[in-house]
Amino acid sequence: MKTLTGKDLAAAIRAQAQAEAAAGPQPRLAVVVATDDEASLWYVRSIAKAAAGVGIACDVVDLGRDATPGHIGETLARLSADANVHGLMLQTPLPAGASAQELAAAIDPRKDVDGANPLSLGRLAAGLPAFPPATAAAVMALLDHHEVELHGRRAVVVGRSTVVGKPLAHLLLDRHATVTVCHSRTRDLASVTATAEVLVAAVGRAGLIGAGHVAHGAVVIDVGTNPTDDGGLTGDVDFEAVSRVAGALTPVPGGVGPVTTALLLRHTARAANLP
Ligand SMILES: NC(=O)C1=CN([C@@H]2O[C@H](COP(=O)(O)OP(=O)(O)OC[C@H]3O[C@@H](n4cnc5c(N)ncnc54)[C@H](OP(=O)(O)O)[C@@H]3O)[C@@H](O)[C@H]2O)C=CC1
Ligand SMILES: Nc1nc(=O)c2c([nH]1)NC[C@@H]1CN(c3ccc(C(=O)N[C@@H](CCC(=O)O)C(=O)O)cc3)C=[N+]21
Repeated sequence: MKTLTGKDLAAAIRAQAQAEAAAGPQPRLAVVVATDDEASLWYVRSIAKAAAGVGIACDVVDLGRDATPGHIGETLARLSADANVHGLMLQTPLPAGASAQELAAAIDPRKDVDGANPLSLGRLAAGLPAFPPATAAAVMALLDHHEVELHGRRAVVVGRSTVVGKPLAHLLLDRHATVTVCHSRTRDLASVTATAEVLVAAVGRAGLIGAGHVAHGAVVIDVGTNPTDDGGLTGDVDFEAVSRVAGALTPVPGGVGPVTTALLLRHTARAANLP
């Protein structure tokens, strides 16, 4: 079994982001936050730190956990219109009653470095240029980095969120994989996932994918980031059990996560260099 780590790839992508950032005006990323969710705030801090390391300015605009949809929408509209801001991201989760999908429509698609505006997803589905969500792009980057063949192969994605599952299905289809998307109403999940040559888990349930869900030799990408009791992080895949069946498997931490952050920065550098 091969462990598909993301750390080296993330470092290479950060180096590209740094080179692209140096080629034009200094890129600026604005991250709008309206939560006190610890995992989410950890991600924001790691984005800010990584941005500083590659010469990208990062503004964290924290509106507080009680921000109204109106205030969040106005903030996104203001930052979309601000010529000094090249990348704009709305962090989830949001306060009850606020819809990420509706609010993200206020993000200028040219600045939509996490592919959250419904227009970006539509353009992705139509095969037009758009920034994909960084997480979906990270899965593709990991598969390419480790030279996993997709053409004509059976891919199964578990999870149908707008952030991961749906955009990823389009990206895999573009690469000529035969794609099946599973979700919470899928009957007999294991019988579907066991048909996968490439299996992606993006659910948010620790250990959901066990050895019985995986075909011998399959390539398994674990997107899940679930907090453990001891303050650590674990994926959706039972690493121990699945590593005895799979041909290749990403670790959590150290797999998709670091690549996601790096790609968000590369998207921001590209947004700053758009003509
Ligand atoms: N490493 C990274 O860079 C990132 C990691 N993540 C992590 O990825 C995971 C998924 O995130 P996200 O897509 O935002 O999560 P969501 O909660 O938005 O979506 C979860 C999906 O999983 C499906 N699901 C839930 N339970 C089951 C089940 N028992 N069997 C099959 N499918 C199920 C849901 O189905 P239904 O639609 O029917 O409800 C839904 O489509 C989380 O752990 C998150 O923290 C997310 C973003 C970035
Ligand atoms: N609009 C939006 N887009 C997102 O992409 C998004 C979001 N909201 N909300 C929260 C989730 C979560 N997420 C992570 C990204 C990287 C790591 C990551 O790099 N984790 C490290 C380890 C972290 C640790 O050890 O604690 C790793 O996997 O190696 C984790 C989680 C992005 N998310």
